[in-house]
Amino acid sequence: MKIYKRLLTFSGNLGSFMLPYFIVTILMSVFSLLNFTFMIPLLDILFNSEESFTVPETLLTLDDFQLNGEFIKEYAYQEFGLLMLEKGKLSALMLICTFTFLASLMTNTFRYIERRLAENYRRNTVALLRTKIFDRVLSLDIGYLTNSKKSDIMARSTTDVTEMENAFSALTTFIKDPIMLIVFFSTLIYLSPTMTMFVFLILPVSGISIGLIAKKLKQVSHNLQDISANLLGVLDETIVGMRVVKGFNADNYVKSSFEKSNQGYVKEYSDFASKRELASPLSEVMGVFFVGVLLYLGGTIVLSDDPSLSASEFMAYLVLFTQVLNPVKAISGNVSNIQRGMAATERIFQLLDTKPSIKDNPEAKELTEFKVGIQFKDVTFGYEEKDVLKGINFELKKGQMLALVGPSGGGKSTLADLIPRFYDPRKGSVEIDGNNIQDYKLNSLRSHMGIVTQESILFNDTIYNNIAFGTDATMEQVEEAAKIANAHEFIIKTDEGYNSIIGDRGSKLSGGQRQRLSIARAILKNPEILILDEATSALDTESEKLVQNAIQHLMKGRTVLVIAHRLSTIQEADNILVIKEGEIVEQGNHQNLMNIEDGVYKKLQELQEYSK
Ligand SMILES: Nc1ncnc2c1ncn2[C@@H]1O[C@H](COP(=O)(O)OP(=O)(O)OP(=O)(O)O)[C@@H](O)[C@H]1O
Repeated sequence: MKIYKRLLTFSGNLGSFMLPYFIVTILMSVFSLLNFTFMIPLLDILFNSEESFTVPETLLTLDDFQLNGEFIKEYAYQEFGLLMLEKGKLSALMLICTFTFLASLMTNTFRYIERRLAENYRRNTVALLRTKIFDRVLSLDIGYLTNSKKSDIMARSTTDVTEMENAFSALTTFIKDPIMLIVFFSTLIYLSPTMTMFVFLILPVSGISIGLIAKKLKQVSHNLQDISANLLGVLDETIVGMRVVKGFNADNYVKSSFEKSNQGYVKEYSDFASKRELASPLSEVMGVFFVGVLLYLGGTIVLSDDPSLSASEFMAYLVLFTQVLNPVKAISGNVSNIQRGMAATERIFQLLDTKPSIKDNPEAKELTEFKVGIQFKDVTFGYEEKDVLKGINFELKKGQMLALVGPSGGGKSTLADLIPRFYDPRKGSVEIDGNNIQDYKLNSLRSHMGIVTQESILFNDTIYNNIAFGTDATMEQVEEAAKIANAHEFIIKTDEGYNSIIGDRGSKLSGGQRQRLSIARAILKNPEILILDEATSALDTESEKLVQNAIQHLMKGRTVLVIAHRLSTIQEADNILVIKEGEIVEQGNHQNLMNIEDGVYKKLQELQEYSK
C-alpha cells in the first residue's frame, strides 16, 4: 500500500491529478450511461408502445424537479408524447437519434480527456523516476557499483521501469473502472433488482474461471520466455564466439545445443498455444450460457401478468449488462499486471533508497589550493573481509612523480583509488597538505585530479565532446589539447574531424587512438595531481611511441602517481614503491632499487629485460 502511495505521489501533487481525473471519469460514465438509456424510448417508438407516451392530465413542469429516475423518466416520456402529438413519430425519432449522438460525442470527449490526463501523469512520473534512478546511480560509490551489482542495476533501470509503467496504466483503471461499475450497476439495480441479484451471483463465478485460465496461461508464458531467452543466449554466444567456434570445428556442438533449446521452445509453445486457443471459446461458451439464463429470467419477468420490466427496458438492461463486463474484465485482467508492477516498483525504490557510503561530511570544506603533497598514514583497506592494503605509509610531494610497481593483484590500483576517494580506508588516513581528504568536499578534491585509466573510457559521442567532457572548452582549446596528446593528426583525418562520432566506447578507433583521446581529455582538464594507470595492452611500436610521448607531455609540471607496468617508463620517477600483497616491500628511486640484491624490483626489471 505504501508503495502505491509513493508511486502515485512521486511526480508531486496527487490531488491536482485526482480531482480533475475523478470529475472527468464521472462525466464520462454518466454520458455513456445516457447513451444506452436512450435505447428505451427509441425501442418504444419503433415498436409502437404508444401507451408509454400518454400525456398525463396535469403536466409535469421543471418546478416539480426531483433528482430521481422516476421523475426524469416520466418527464422525458411526457415531452416525447407532446412532441409526437404535435409533430409526429418521426420527429421524436429524430430527436432521440440526436440525443444519442450528442451523448456519445460527450462520452468520447471525456474519454479522450481522461486518457490524456492519465497518460500525462504516467509519463511525468516515469520520466522523473528515470531521472532519479540515473541520479542515484551517479551518486553511488564505485565500491557499490563493482560489487557484482551492475546487471542488477541495469535490470532495475530498464525492465523494472517498463513493468512499473505497465502497472501504472493498470493502476488508473482501478480508479476509473470502479466509478463506471458503480454508475452502471446502480442503473441495473434501478431497472431490475431481481435480475441484478442474479448478475451479482454469476459475475464472480465467471470471473474466477476466467482468472484460472489466465493464471495457467501466464505460467506457461513464463516458461516460454525463459526458453526463448535461452535460445537468444545460444545465438548471441555463437555469434560473439564465432572465431572460436570455427577455429575449434565446434559447429556441431553449438548446433546441437541450439537444436535442444529450439525443440524445447516448440514443445512449450504448442502447450501454450493449445491453452490459449482454448481460453477464448471456453469463455465465450460460458458467457453465452450466462446470457441465456439471463434472457430466460428477464423474458419471464417481461411476459408475466404484472411486468415490473417493459420489453424495451429489458433490451436496454441487456445492453448495459454487456457494458458492465468491460470494467470487470479490465479490473481482473490488471490484477496480475499490478502485482508484477508493484514488485518491480519495490525493486526500483530499493535502488533509490540506497545511500552512497562515500559522501561529503557536513563540515567538509573546499580544497582551494594544493600546496605540499599527498600523505598516506598507516592506511589499511579491504573490499571484503581480507585486507588488500596493510599499513601503507608514504608521501608524494607536490611536483614529484611516484611510481607504483609490483606483481599483479598486489594492490596498486586499489591504492590509487583511495586518493580521489573512490573508497575510504578502513584504518589510517589519506591526507592532502596534512588534512584528511574526508574533510574536503568531494567535488573540490576531485577537481584537482586527473585520472587516466588502463581502459580508455570513452562515450558514444563526438571526438570534441569526448575531449571536452562536460567542460565548456572552446574548439581551439580542445584542438590544442589534442595536438599535445598527438591526437590531432588522426582526428582531422576522420570523416568529420572533431565532430566524428566514435561509436560505443570508442569502438571506431584503434587502441592507441583511444588512449590518446583520454590523454587529451586529461591535458585539457589540466589537473595538478595526475593519477595514471599505464595501459597494459600491447600497442605496435609506432602507436606506443605516440602514446608514450603524449604521456610525457601530460606529466610535465604535475604531481604524478603512476601505476607502471613497463618499468622502462619510470626510471625518472622520484620515488618508486614496490607493492606486494598489500604492503610496500621496497622503496626508493630506480638506482636505489636496482642496488638491492635479490630485490623484487630488480627481479621484475630483469624479467622484463629478458622477455623483450
Ligand atoms: N572490487 C573489488 N572487490 C573485491 N576485491 C577486489 C576488487 N578489486 C580488486 N580486488 C582485489 O584486491 C586485490 C588488489 O587488486 P588491485 O587491482 O589493486 O591489484 P593491482 O596490483 O592493481 O593488480 P594489476 O597490476 O593486475 O592491475 C586483488 O586481490 C583483487 O582481487
